[in-house]
Amino acid sequence: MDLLQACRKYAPLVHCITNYVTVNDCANVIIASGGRPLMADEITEMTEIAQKAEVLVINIGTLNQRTFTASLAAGKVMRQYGKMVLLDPVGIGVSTFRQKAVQEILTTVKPQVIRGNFSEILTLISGQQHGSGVDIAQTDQMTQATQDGLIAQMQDFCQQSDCILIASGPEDLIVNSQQAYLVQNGHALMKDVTGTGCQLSALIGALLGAGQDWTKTCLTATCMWGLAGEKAAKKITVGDGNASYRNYLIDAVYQMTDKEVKEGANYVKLR
Ligand SMILES: Nc1ncnc2c1ncn2[C@@H]1O[C@H](COP(=O)(O)OP(=O)(O)O)[C@@H](O)[C@H]1O
Ligand SMILES: Cc1ncsc1CCOP(=O)(O)O
Repeated sequence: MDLLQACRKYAPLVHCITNYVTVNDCANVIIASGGRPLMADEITEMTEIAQKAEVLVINIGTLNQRTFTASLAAGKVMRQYGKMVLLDPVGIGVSTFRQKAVQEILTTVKPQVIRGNFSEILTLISGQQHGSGVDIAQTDQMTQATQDGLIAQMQDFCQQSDCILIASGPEDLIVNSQQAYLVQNGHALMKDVTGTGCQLSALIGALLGAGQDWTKTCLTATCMWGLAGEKAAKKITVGDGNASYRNYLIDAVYQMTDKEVKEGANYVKLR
C-alpha cells in the first residue's frame, strides 16, 4: 500500500511535544496526511500517552525545563516500546540551554530521525553555534562547493548516533549512514511562513507511523511537503500574503494523493 493511503487507513496517533508558535499548523498537517495529532506535555501523563502513540515528535522551538523533562520521559518510554521518535532541534544554535538539551535527548532518547534547517543541522553535527534565530542563516546555505563535505559530516553523525538526518533549505538533504538524497521540490514562499519546517517534521512523523522503510518515508514526506509548497504557490492571487499561503499549504496536503507525489517528486540520489 502507498504511504498516504496507508496513513489515511491506519491513522497513527502522533504525540507532539512542540512549540506554542506553530502547534495548530502541525496538528492540521498531521490530520491532512491521515494521522491523529495529540499535543501534550504534562509530565504525569507521558508514560500513558507513550504507550498509546505510534510516533513521538519532539520540537524544541519553545522548550523550557518542564517540556524538556516531559520530552525525556515520553521519549524513553517510546524507545522502550521500539517506537519512532523524531527530533526537530528548532533554534539549537541560539543558546547553550538548547544545545545541552539536545545532547541529553540524543543520549537518553536516541531519536531515529532528526530534521532541522541547515543552520540547525550544522550546529548539531559540529557542536558550534550556527544561526541567530529559528531560520537558516545566509552563510549556512548549502552550495555546490560545500555539498560533499556536508554530506560526509552528516553521514558520520548518522553512523555515530544511529539516525537519519534531514537538512532543509531551498534544497533538502536526506542522509543516513550509507545513502544521501537531494530533494528539489519546494517554493521560495515557504520561507515566509513560520512553521514550514515544524510542519515538515510533523508530516514526517505522521508518515513514519504508516511507513516501513524509514529513509524512504523521510524522502517521500520531504518531496510531498515541497510539492505542497509548489501547489500552494499556484493558488496565490492578488491580495494574498503569507497567511493565505499557510492555509493553501495545509489544503495541498489534504488534497494530495500518492499518485501526485510519485509524479511530482523531484529528487536525486547522491550516494
Ligand atoms: N527558498 C526555498 N525554496 C524552496 N523551498 C524552500 C525554500 N526555503 C525553504 N523551503 C522549504 O520549506 C520547508 C522548511 O524549510 P526551512 O524553512 O529551511 O526549515 P525551518 O522552517 O526549520 O527553518 C522545507 O520543505 C524546504 O524545502
Ligand atoms: C518563530 C518561532 N519561535 C520559536 S519556535 C518558532 C517557529 C519556528 O518554526 P520553523 O522552525 O518551522 O521555522
